[in-house]
Amino acid sequence: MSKTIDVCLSPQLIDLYDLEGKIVVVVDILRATSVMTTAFAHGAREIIPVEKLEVAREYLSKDGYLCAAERGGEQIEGFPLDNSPFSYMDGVVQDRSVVITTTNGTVAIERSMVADEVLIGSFLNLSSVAEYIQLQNKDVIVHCAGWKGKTNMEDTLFAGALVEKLKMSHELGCDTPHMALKYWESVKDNLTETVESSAHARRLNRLNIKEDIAYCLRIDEYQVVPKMIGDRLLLV
Ligand SMILES: O=C(O)[C@H](CS(=O)(=O)O)OP(=O)(O)O
Repeated sequence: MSKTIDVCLSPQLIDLYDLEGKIVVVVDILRATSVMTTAFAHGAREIIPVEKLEVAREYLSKDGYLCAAERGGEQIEGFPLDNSPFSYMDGVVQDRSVVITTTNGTVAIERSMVADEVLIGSFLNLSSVAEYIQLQNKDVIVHCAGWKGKTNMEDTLFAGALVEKLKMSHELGCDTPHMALKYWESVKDNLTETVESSAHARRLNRLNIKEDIAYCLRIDEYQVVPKMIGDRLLLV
């Protein structure tokens, strides 16, 4: 077993990791990567994640793009889509090119781009991401989007869940995968209760989106693996 899995707990720490030649799995459970997984599962053709709001705004006047923008959990005026997974269902994104900018998730994606492969992970596609990784002969880094540079509970728990799935094929790189795994093992039977007490969930609850949180914690709802190809996410 010569492959490794490591966990970066925040985009502020990602420069400490050597991403070259590796697979980076970006995770932002609440809610960006859960939204992206959902959009693909509901027929989106491609997703263009952008870090800067001004860049996303440029797409508003271009033909053929459906644009989503969120800051601090709230939809930005002038953008047709918000950052709720329920907004990406019922044919809304079928065959569409979707442009997304969010507070944390799209920052983590942008900062992962020197990796060999950048995948989108969420509880909704946990096993599919693990199975895809098993087929590659590469080291893995889970890049937790956190919240405005700080570590968070739910992304760390996803990292632990992915480590659990890969621990027989990948050596644990340093202390963070061990910590994430132990944390996941200790609360996985009470995932919803645990994440509902998180700071991120409490912030989002003020926006009245309790259903979003429960939905984002469903495991293996979809069999999709979004991957960055150039400047956009496509399904592998
Ligand atoms: O909309 C979300 O779920 C969050 C909002 S925030 O983190 O509370 O500002 O953004 P995301 O980029 O999906 O973490």
